[in-house]
Amino acid sequence: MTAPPRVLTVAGSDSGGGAGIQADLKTMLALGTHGMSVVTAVTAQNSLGVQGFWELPGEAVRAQYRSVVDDIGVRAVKTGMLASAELVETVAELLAGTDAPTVVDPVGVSKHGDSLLAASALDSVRTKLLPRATVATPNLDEVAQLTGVHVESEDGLRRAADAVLAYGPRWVLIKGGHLRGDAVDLLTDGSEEHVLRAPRHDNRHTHGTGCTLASAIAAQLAKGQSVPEAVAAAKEYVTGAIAAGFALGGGIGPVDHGWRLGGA
Ligand SMILES: Nc1ncnc2c1ncn2[C@@H]1O[C@H](COP(=O)(O)OP(=O)(O)O)[C@@H](O)[C@H]1O
Ligand SMILES: Cc1ncc(COP(=O)(O)O)c(N)n1
Repeated sequence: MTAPPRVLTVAGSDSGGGAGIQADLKTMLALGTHGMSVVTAVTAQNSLGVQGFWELPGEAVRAQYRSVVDDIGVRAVKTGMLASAELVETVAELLAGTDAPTVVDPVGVSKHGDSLLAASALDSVRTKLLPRATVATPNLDEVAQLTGVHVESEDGLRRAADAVLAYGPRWVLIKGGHLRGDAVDLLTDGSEEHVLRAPRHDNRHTHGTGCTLASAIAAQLAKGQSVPEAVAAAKEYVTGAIAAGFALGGGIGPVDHGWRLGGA
């Protein structure tokens, strides 16, 4: 049997299983790849919010990364919650040594409004991490945090993209998931532009959408697709997962990562 393409997520653990490392590994499996993980932080989290989080030391992040890369190797990398300036800088240094395509999801705040990144880390994200990205996937709150650009309608997506591209990612995917109307995202490298439009599903169970989209892009890149192909396939996957999102606990439930796999 040939091994499936290998994909690595560098992100935080979500004990509730809907976002972070858990969303990433489920997505990677659903898309036919072998998922591996470098845990940066452990959150105590459920459908109601983030009750607490604990960062791992930089040394533990470096050791996990070396274990995976030096033996198994990776075809694509995704980064998510990095928590602190120290961890952002550690991960940026590690990524400097790889030529695997890298999807950077600059996670700032959870769906419940709980902070997952120290304010003191924003500058390291701008200057150290974004320049390493093959694709950066900020939502509109992260665009505002990182660039000061506030977008309230589809017309502003291009302005947001330009502001993020100024920090050096090869491509940016601005996610318009927080707007009204269709779920419209804009992918651009500054010359090519792709608008990804999907119907908005009237489903409040959207915990983990951003993590799922970014890891799906990484999985498709690991399979050898181009960035526009990978993003289009990932958008289709996340849209189906949101349509199938389900209630769990008393708050915001997760998207259904297994929607294409069929139930038991
Ligand atoms: N209710 C929805 N229906 C369909 N697509 C959605 C919905 N909410 C978000 N999306 C899509 O999900 C993806 C993740 O976007 P978003 O929810 O903005 O990310 P984040 O989790 O980082 O806040 C984007 O492709 C966005 O357009
Ligand atoms: C560990 C971790 N990483 C990322 C998110 C963001 O996901 P969401 O925006 O859907 O809350 C999260 N809640 N937890």
